[in-house]
Amino acid sequence: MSAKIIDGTAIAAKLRAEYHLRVDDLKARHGVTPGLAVILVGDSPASRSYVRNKIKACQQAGIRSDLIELSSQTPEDQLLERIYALNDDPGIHGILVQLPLPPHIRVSSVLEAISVEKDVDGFHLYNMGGLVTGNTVFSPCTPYGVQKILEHENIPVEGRNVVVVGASNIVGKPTALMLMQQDATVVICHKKTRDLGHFTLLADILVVAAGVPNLIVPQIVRTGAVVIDVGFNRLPDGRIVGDVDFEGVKEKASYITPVPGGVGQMTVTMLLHNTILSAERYATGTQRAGMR
Ligand SMILES: Nc1nc(=O)c2c([nH]1)NC[C@@H]1CN(c3ccc(C(=O)N[C@@H](CCC(=O)O)C(=O)O)cc3)C=[N+]21
Ligand SMILES: [Mg+2]
Repeated sequence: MSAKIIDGTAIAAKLRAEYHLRVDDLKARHGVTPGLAVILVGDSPASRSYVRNKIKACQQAGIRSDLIELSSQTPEDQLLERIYALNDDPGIHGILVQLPLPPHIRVSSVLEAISVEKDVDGFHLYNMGGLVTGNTVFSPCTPYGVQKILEHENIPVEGRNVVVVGASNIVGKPTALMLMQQDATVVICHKKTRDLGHFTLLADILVVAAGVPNLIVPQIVRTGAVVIDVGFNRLPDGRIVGDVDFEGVKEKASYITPVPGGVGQMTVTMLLHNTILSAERYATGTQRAGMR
């Protein structure tokens, strides 16, 4: 059997065309242009490249984007002041602080400073907590993108075995919670999991976000499984690969996402979605008042 290779770029393009129409509609009916502020602290080449992708995607969708570049020495309180100013800026509907941050800045104080109404990354504690009960203000972009891929391919989730490999706050844990909310049976594996294959072989849907190239080999994938590769690793030769042995696993899976061209494209697309949704709430006065 050879898997269907899921074209994340094509799914993203289809969604982005829909989102562009929503932007045009907002402009025409409410005179509101969605605005995203992206804060980049320091100048790591990887972060710079991700941020460039996001800003380019905004431009293509008709979304205003402001890039705020701060030195890696910026004190935490100065970063917080910038966030408070953006919280109060009516032209900005989404605020994203690119991670990772320099070690002297506490990630938790930064993420919690962002107004929940503008937390388009979905990383604020309120939104993280909302995942537990299924009522976020914004869903985190990568897990949301995984959900959209499954939806687009008509892959059912209810009652199926989902194994998530990787327990990060930004991918593994939220993905597990979102799919559990849809009545999947969910297992989360991580660095300390003994005998990974024991669990992954149970998976109808295997979501991998561990950051380890070739972690998932065909021997530990169930025949016919759906394999979603969230890994994004740059090899010494510059090539970008996921966490899955793509060539091997595609002969055993029923569906597989490539890297690049899979989940990464959807991450950016869901960021556009959340920013537009925020602007729509602003334009129609349906934000949740007084939350921070
Ligand atoms: N606050 C915050 N929010 C994030 O969402 C966030 C972050 N920090 N820090 C870093 C990670 C990584 N990330 C990616 C975004 C786009 C691609 C992407 O566009 N990938 C494309 C293109 C890859 C390429 O450049 O060739 C693809 O996979 O096809 C990948 C990874 C968002 N992140
Ligand atoms: Mg346009």
